[in-house]
Amino acid sequence: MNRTYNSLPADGAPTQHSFTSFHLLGTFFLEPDLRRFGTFTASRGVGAIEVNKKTCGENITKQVTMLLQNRAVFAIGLRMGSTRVMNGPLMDTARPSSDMSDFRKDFSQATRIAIITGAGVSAESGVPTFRGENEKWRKWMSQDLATPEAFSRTPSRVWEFFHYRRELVLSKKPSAVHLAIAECEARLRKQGRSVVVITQCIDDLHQQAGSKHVLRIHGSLLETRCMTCRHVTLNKRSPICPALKDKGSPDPDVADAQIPVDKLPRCKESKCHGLLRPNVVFFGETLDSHILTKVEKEMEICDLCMVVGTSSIVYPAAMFGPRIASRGVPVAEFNLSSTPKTEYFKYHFQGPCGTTLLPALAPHESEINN
Ligand SMILES: NC(=O)c1ccc[n+]([C@@H]2O[C@H](COP(=O)([O-])OP(=O)(O)OC[C@H]3O[C@@H](n4cnc5c(N)ncnc54)[C@H](O)[C@@H]3O)[C@@H](O)[C@H]2O)c1
Ligand SMILES: [Zn+2]
Repeated sequence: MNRTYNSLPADGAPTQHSFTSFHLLGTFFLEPDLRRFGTFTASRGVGAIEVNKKTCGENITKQVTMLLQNRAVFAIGLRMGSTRVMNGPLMDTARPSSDMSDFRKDFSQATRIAIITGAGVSAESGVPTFRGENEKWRKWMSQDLATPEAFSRTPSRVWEFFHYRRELVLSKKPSAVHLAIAECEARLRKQGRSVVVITQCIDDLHQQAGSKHVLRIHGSLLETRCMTCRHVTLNKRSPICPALKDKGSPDPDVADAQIPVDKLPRCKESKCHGLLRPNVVFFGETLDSHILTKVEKEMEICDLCMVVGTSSIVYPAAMFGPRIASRGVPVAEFNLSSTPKTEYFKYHFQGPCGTTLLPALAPHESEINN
């Protein structure tokens, strides 16, 4: 089937792209006055439009990200003069079910379970998410701090922010949710079944809880990477360097510490002394391709997926659940609220995952005790 996608790329020159098959479950309507900038038709699969509210004068940069042919991520930048975009599914999708006994039937038959986790899981341990009242650190959004540009402009401020997050995480223990996921993996392994955790969390609470098969797609707060020699090291020191001691308060009235760059964390490899950065994927950076390849494989072979405590707005992780659902695999979302991806899923269990996930993962009556 041939589909056509018309777009106006960032440089303003109109282009047209044709694809032999086009996977898009939801579709998105641009306001009529914006239609000249982009239209697309859709059949099935998954897709998304994202509004990136980086204002430049009156204009807004819009990023349209779509998953084409169920594999390639295609992104273009559109410059528009309005912020108004309406979105909604073309297809009449049924509301996800919240019937736990139906979910438990799917659970009992699953042999390869993929659990996609986000900051909501660690919220159960007292680690704040990036939403609501924790949206800002001082006066900045995390999306403005955790970027390569911010780190090269103001490494001291970015290190203060990550130092604050590191200290927080170092003081926390795995929650009942982390423990239940790890217990489920160990239990099902004895039955010849598998559980993989694909996490956006950058703490190491899944590993601390005992999960063995964890794919950390956004890196780790407790690792550093040298900007010069690229060496990655596990580093749980508190504080990570003397100059950051007692720094990093999120209080908006606290001034930047403005630590000289040679007093920030430095590489200990012989003669290197390069500046260290947190070994996390900053906003705008691409994910580690080796890890993504493993994620791709897990997405292809799993026969049940659980999407737990993620706002499903950070890409490409936001598309993992919908992609799995597009193969007809049952996907269950566990979240305090619905998300932009809820409608793609078979199940949605609303509430703290400390309450909803434990009965979902508990031993099923059909499991053979051994
Ligand atoms: N602990 C961490 O490592 C940590 C913490 C904050 C943010 N981050 C990073 O921020 C980015 C944000 O993505 P994200 O989707 O993971 O987090 P997010 O902050 O965008 O969203 C958290 C989601 O969890 C839900 N939630 C909160 N408490 C919950 C609970 N008790 N039970 C169930 N759901 C709950 C919220 O409704 C929200 O949808 C990621 O890149 C991630 O790496 C990591
Ligand atoms: Zn180095």
